[in-house]
Amino acid sequence: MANQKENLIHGGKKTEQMQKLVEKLNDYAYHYYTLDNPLVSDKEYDALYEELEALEEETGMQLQNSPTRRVGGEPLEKFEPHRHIRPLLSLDKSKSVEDLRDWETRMKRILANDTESATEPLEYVVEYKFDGLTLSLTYEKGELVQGASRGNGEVGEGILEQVKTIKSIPLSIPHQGTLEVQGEGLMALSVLEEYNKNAKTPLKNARNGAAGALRNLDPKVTATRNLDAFFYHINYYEDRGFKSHMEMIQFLKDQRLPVDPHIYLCKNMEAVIEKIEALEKTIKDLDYLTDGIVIKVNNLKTREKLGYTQKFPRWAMAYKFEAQEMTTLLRDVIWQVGRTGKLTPTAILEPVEIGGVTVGRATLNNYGDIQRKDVKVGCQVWLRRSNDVIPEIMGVVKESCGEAEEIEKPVNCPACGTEVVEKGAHIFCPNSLSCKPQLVSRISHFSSRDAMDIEGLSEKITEQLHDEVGLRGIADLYRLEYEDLIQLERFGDKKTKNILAAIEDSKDCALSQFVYALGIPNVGRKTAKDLARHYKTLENLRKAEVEELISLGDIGEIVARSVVDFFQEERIKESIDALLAAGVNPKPETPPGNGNLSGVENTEGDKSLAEEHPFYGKTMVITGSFQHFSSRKEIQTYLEEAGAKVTGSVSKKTDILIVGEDPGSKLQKAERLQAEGAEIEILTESEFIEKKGT
Ligand SMILES: NC(=O)c1ccc[n+]([C@@H]2O[C@H](COP(=O)([O-])OP(=O)(O)OC[C@H]3O[C@@H](n4cnc5c(N)ncnc54)[C@H](O)[C@@H]3O)[C@@H](O)[C@H]2O)c1
Ligand SMILES: [Zn+2]
Repeated sequence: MANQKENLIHGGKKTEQMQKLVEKLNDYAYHYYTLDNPLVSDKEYDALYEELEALEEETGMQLQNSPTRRVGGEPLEKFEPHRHIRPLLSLDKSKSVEDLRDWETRMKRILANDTESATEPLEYVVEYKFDGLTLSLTYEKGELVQGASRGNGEVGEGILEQVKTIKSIPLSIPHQGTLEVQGEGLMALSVLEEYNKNAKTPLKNARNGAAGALRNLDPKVTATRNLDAFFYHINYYEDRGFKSHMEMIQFLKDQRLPVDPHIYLCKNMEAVIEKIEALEKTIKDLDYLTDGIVIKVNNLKTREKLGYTQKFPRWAMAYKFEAQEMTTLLRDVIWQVGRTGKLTPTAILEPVEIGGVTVGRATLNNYGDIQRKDVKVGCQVWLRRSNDVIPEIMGVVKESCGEAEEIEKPVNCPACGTEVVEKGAHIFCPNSLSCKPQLVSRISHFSSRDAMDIEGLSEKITEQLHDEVGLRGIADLYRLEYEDLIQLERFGDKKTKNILAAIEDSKDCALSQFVYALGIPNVGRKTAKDLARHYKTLENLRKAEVEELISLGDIGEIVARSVVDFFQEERIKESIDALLAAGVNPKPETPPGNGNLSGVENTEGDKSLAEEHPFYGKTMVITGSFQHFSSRKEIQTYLEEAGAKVTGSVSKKTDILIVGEDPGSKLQKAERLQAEGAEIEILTESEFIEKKGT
């Protein structure tokens, strides 16, 4: 008795739960199918749907209006209804290889009763599951007479004029009998991207882009979206049947209907699984949105025997990929300052999982982007993570915004408070020298290996120096004293001395190193070298003019302007003067002396001579300390000018290793590789001097 009562109570609770789920799902489905404007991501919808399915299974009950009984959504009355010759159904779904094997077992069980097919192995066709709008085309006497959406599966919307704007769909075909074919109307991802660049209201994704365009009353609007379509099924074919799916596909091709080239016949389930694994890796290369793979039994007679449930065929299965889209709450927007001073709006999100990764931040490009997408703090936003790029906010769920807060355009730099300036679509903090994030990234560039090569000066330490020692400009580095550093957290005597020594050593640098270290916009290592080589001294370079720079050959107008503007900026002038006053002494490229590394200079502009150089094109490593050269850097600079590539570690790709005194592990590694058959030449300092000649 007690048990029965409990059951009733529970049963009541479960019905209530089911009712709530049904209502919610139906509301979501209405926004998705009928309005082409979903409120939640597919992943969220599917999770609720699965919850409902489980409850239905548990209770053995299915509510009258349950979405598990129905296909799609109701057709819109504004379109002329089209009754499909045979109903268009949905697809059963699987998420794992085990699901697929279970499906095969279920089919085999059904077929076991049938003597003809019981012994035959099941052969499958594997296709992409493109995500757009289901399309049904009707041809009569060779003419396209109707184009329709799937609607509720029985009745769709007549959208012939809209369908006709898809250029790849033939208006007439060779076949004369009545024919109804199915496919997917699609918006290519490249078209979506292009469209969104100029659209007043950007589209959230390619699926809604295609569905919204095809179900727009005005075919002119449809035409502007530049849609495509692929066809994959014949629903009705007068007078004749096909034996297999592949035959059907061939017929579609013969009629010149667009067919996706990636359709594969697989001899068994193992082959299907292998194919899926291969295809999953290629989706990032496709220009169409896919949400999975469809696997179908190839033999059409077998299909008939397997039949249909009320919602989908038993002979087909969708294999869903990890979702790339989610909706989540936008909690805040912060403006981050980059190395160039650019302020980038970064969205702080209620963390969500997309494709196995938890995402808590996303980019919003710029202020214009925020306005066009109508993003506000407190809204649910659409988040997309495609492949490995930074997650992006595609738009908002308008219905969720309520009291949401406008995002304001910053007036002052969030890091240093300086008034910002606008350049085109972007906002910048002009305080390039002492704004903390700019200073930190500037110093980390300044001290990097190819620049001033100050070892040990990490970003973290630079931040400490900014916060605790009051470092406000690059030149301040050269004023640091033992007492400043030793008081910092995790600093001991040795570390302090090492960093101070590295800073001191960097004063003695090559002009090209210094020019590169300054971080002039658009000036990389190569240009820095070209400039240093041509101008010889910093004083000359600081006076350079645009025309003169362009006349050097390798330098274009943008770079030339950028160099001239840089040296003219008042703050930069002060900063460079401060560096020179602190003792930084950039030397001309070709220092005379024992090592005498000049000589390559002559080859400038004369390629054949450069190519004859013994180190031209070689991959080289330098290790140990040297007697005839001031530093390894000096040798490196020489080698690079001779056309060699100098790397930091020995590998099979290394051609030559130059060893000084106390060479260490690099020599051991080179010797081991030699023993294994690698052709690495090992040169001592004197052998190197001899080989390079004068
Ligand atoms: N986000 C939401 O609010 C919301 C609401 C309702 C439904 N949905 C989503 O819609 C899906 C539900 O199902 P459905 O029935 O509309 O579609 P489905 O996922 O069951 O797939 C059936 C459709 O797949 C398409 N398809 C693409 N390539 C195909 C191929 N090679 N062979 C056969 N068909 C192919 C066809 O158009 C077909 O109609 C779910 O994934 C669900 O997440 C989302
Ligand atoms: Zn700033």
